[in-house]
Amino acid sequence: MSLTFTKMQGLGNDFVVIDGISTPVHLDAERVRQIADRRYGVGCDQVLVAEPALGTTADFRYRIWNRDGEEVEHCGNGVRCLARFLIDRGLAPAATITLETVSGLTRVTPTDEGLMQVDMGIPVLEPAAVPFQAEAPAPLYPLVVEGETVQLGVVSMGNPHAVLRVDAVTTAPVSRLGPVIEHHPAFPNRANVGFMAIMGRDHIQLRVYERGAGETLACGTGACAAVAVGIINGWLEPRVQVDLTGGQLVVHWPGKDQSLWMTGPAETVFDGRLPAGEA
Ligand SMILES: N[C@H](CCC[C@H](N)C(=O)O)C(=O)O
Repeated sequence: MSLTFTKMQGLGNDFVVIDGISTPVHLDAERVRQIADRRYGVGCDQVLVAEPALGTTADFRYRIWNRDGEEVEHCGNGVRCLARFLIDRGLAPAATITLETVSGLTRVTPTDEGLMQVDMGIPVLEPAAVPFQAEAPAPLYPLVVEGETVQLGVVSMGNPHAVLRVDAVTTAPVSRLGPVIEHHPAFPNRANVGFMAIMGRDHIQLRVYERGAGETLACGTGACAAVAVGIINGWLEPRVQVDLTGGQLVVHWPGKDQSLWMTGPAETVFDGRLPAGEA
């Protein structure tokens, strides 16, 4: 049976979104790679599937696969797009939507400005929970990478993130250090790698080399992770404008034991159909 999908993007981080509620969808790693391929498929950074909730507190289940075919725990730009998808298809009212992922619950609320505000939960700083190999939590961790020692902030937003502070994102060693840190043995499940320049106590610029996708134009969980690291290190105030290559997010973390909030856009690009027997 052919499979309909919606192509969406959040600040240029792009997705193939599939309704697995009306009709069950079964994707394997190879099929995800085919869909995500920018020459032989639709092309995207991640594939997102909405499914009926497994638990009783969520409205829907939200599954995410990176373009390399691996299923992962969370996607910040993706959750905004999935909420937009559910509302536009009449599967959810234009109000707060609770989504369950393998990493927990996420709540998305449309704003009056046409954006999506997301309760991203409490950033996890315990290294073992990221997971990251370290004795105890620290604001920064030294890590030897290609013979040099870099200072990393490490945090989980449900998915693992390493954050490096750089002087300027334009000259950050994204393509050189991104893949090396992504695959570093200290990160048993690999990691997303953010390169953050502090422009002011309420303003950063950020580039992210994503686990399983490479550098993307924007990374929502990466923006949240970078702000969390900046606040923990005393570099940032609780509310921060995050400038990514693809555009801006606003991230607000009012206190260490409170949820971190992210607000940004979610856009539909086109609807499409995959030929029968291909998903
Ligand atoms: N590459 C991420 C998943 C997508 C996250 C990103 N697209 C976002 O907006 O948060 C990971 O492997 O954890």
